[in-house]
Amino acid sequence: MMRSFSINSSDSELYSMPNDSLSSCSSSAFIKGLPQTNTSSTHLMTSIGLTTSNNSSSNSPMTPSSPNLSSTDLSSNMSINNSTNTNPSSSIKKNNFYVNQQRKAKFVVILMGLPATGKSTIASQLIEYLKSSSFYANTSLEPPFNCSSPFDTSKLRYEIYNAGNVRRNLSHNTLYELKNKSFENNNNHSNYSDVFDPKNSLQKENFARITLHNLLDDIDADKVDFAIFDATNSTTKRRHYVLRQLSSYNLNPYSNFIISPIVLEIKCNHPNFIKFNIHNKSFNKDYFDKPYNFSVTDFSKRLKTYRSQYSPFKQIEFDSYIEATTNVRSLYTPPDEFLNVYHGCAYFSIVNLGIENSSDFNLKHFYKDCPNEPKFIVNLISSFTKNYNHLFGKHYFNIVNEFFNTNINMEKQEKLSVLDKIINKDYLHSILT
Ligand SMILES: Nc1ncnc2c1ncn2[C@@H]1O[C@H](COP(=O)(O)OP(=O)(O)O)[C@@H](O)[C@H]1O
Ligand SMILES: O=P(O)(O)OC[C@H]1O[C@@](CO)(OP(=O)(O)O)[C@@H](O)[C@@H]1O
Repeated sequence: MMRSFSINSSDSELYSMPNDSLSSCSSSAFIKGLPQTNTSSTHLMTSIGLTTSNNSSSNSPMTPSSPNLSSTDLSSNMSINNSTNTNPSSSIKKNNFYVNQQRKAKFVVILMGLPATGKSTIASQLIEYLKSSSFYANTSLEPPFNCSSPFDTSKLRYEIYNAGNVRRNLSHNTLYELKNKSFENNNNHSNYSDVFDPKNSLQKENFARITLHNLLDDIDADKVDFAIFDATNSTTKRRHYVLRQLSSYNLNPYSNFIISPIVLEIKCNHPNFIKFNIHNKSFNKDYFDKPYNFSVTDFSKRLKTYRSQYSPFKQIEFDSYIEATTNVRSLYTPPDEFLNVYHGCAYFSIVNLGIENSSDFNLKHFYKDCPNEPKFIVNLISSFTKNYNHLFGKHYFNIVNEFFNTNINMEKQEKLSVLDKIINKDYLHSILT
């Protein structure tokens, strides 16, 4: 039997506010993940206030405006082959609710941060850090806690799911062709970044949803243990959507694993870091065939748009998630009868490569009965963020200094003057305030 996660959702699902309860929202992933013949599951949905909807894609705010990206294409990207799990033998029936008792832990890091703050770079570094079992032996750092744990992080399977790559792949033959056409014919670059125009935000949301559901597909198929969702996730609405998808996954009795979400916010507001990062972005896949001047101008425009919409992570988002997930549990009488479907969740940040101390706003929560492995992994991520400056930040700092201060040949001088002209004082002021 195939089950599929739907990415089509109603306005209320996409845009409801963070402090609403999971128990009062509809989640299409949760609903569609359940076999319709399973009356006990239907009972569960009713009991926690979830109602089945015949979700029509035409009503969805996420309906793609590009004819090349239909809702059918989108849902086919997210089907999960669940043939082995329609009647899990390891499940028990409680309160008319089947729960697989042996669901193992999985981890999803939800990156957030403006473009070019270093999210993709830091995602790779985090994996490098976690994989490296002999890490502390090669540094002068004191392990923050007992590392002689039974969990060998070098054996975990890691994967980064980058929404930008999904966008580039899916729009390769459609949007980009159109834009390149206008570029060639009119020598007019102004439409190139249309997907970042707020009026096209639904397209962008679709790419992010496809990315997230690819990630969930891989987790449920046991292809990955530690997944990083690499997107800006720069609005509260987006993060709310992502967290609820993960929560719905956990709540679905037919899901194979329990996911712990970990939000990792990356902030970078030092002018030289911003300039250097934009310079490097101007050579990425979006701009490989574009002149330097165009690439920097276009990317700086994109960054400014993102900045105007960015909402930093607030503790209320975390608290609402905990409250909502705890509420679900309390719907069961007595509450302890409800088997644990959440392990833990956390929020960490890295500000200016760890030069600025961001540890005062670190959040961790472990649910009752959380096993040791999720605690261990979350603590390891915490130690990565706390020690980031020593681990990777200093090295990057030296590279940036070198870039601005040495080897000034003609070509580099030209690029620096373009950079200075575009990323000027006024521009920096507009994105830093
Ligand atoms: N922490 C970092 N360490 C090393 N290089 C970095 C770091 N942050 C950013 N950079 C540089 O800036 C560029 C853009 O960073 P990237 O990780 O792609 O940002 P994002 O994923 O947030 O858009 C990278 O290509 C890299 O050259
Ligand atoms: O949907 P959001 O969260 O904005 O994130 C995805 C977008 O982030 C960007 C921001 O520039 O990432 P990336 O640099 O990794 O390619 C875009 O490419 C991508 O479309």
